[in-house]
Amino acid sequence: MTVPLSTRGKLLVFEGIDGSGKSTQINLLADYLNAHGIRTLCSFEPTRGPWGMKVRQAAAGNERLDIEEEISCLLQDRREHVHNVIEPALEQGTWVLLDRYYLSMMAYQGASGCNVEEIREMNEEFAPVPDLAFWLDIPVETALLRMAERGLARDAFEEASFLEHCYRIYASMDMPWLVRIPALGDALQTQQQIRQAVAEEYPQIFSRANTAALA
Ligand SMILES: Nc1ncnc2c1ncn2[C@@H]1O[C@H](COP(=O)(O)OP(=O)(O)OP(=O)(O)O)[C@@H](O)[C@H]1O
Ligand SMILES: Cc1cn([C@H]2C[C@H](O)[C@@H](COP(=O)(O)O)O2)c(=O)[nH]c1=O
Repeated sequence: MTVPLSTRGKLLVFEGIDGSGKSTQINLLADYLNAHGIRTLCSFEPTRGPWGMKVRQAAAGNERLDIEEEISCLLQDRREHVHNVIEPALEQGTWVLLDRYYLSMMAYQGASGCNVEEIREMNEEFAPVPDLAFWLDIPVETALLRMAERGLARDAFEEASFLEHCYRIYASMDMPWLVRIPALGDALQTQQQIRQAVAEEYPQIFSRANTAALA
């Protein structure tokens, strides 16, 4: 059943290098949307399904899959994620908030030698284009510090020169639905910028009156 676009949910995507604050910001925005009566579903990629775990486990062992297999697994993971999770939620009017999506593939597999535009085209053949995407922009050295403070071991994707290349690819992306969010400030300052971008995109939902009532 096709749902009239007016009741379809929105797809909001959080992107950036490891340690940029995506998980933190998704949870803060989900709270804000829920407070405005919007049903949300938070998810992430690679998922913890078989294809996503194959990529994650290789990276965790500091031995990434070879690039062809990595791409194949990531695409299959995303196809299943879109079909089983993302599209059904959007059709029910739920807003889907993603911690990574195909812009990560453009950045990370692009930094691994693949053609960035070809990666975008491959994904947009089956994956819905985001309604809004936020690039959390922080320098690699800050990201590495935050990851160190988090106390987790770094995986094969989290090497400084590789992340610098990923950063440059993110910085080169130019889509009308992609918003650069300077994310060096504290978490709430970053979240304010994100909430402002959402309110500007959907003024009918986040009018000043509605939001004031929540202050
Ligand atoms: N604005 C901020 N200022 C300082 N530290 C932050 C900020 N946002 C998040 N952090 C901290 O930085 C670390 C990484 O945050 P988070 O897990 O949200 O990033 P991420 O982009 O999801 O990381 P990854 O991609 O590696 O999963 C966490 O320890 C978190 O508490
Ligand atoms: C979706 C996606 C992710 N990656 C990489 C980027 C990250 O280093 C890891 C996921 O780690 P996280 O801490 O859970 O964010 O996977 C990728 O290379 N390609 C992709 O499409």
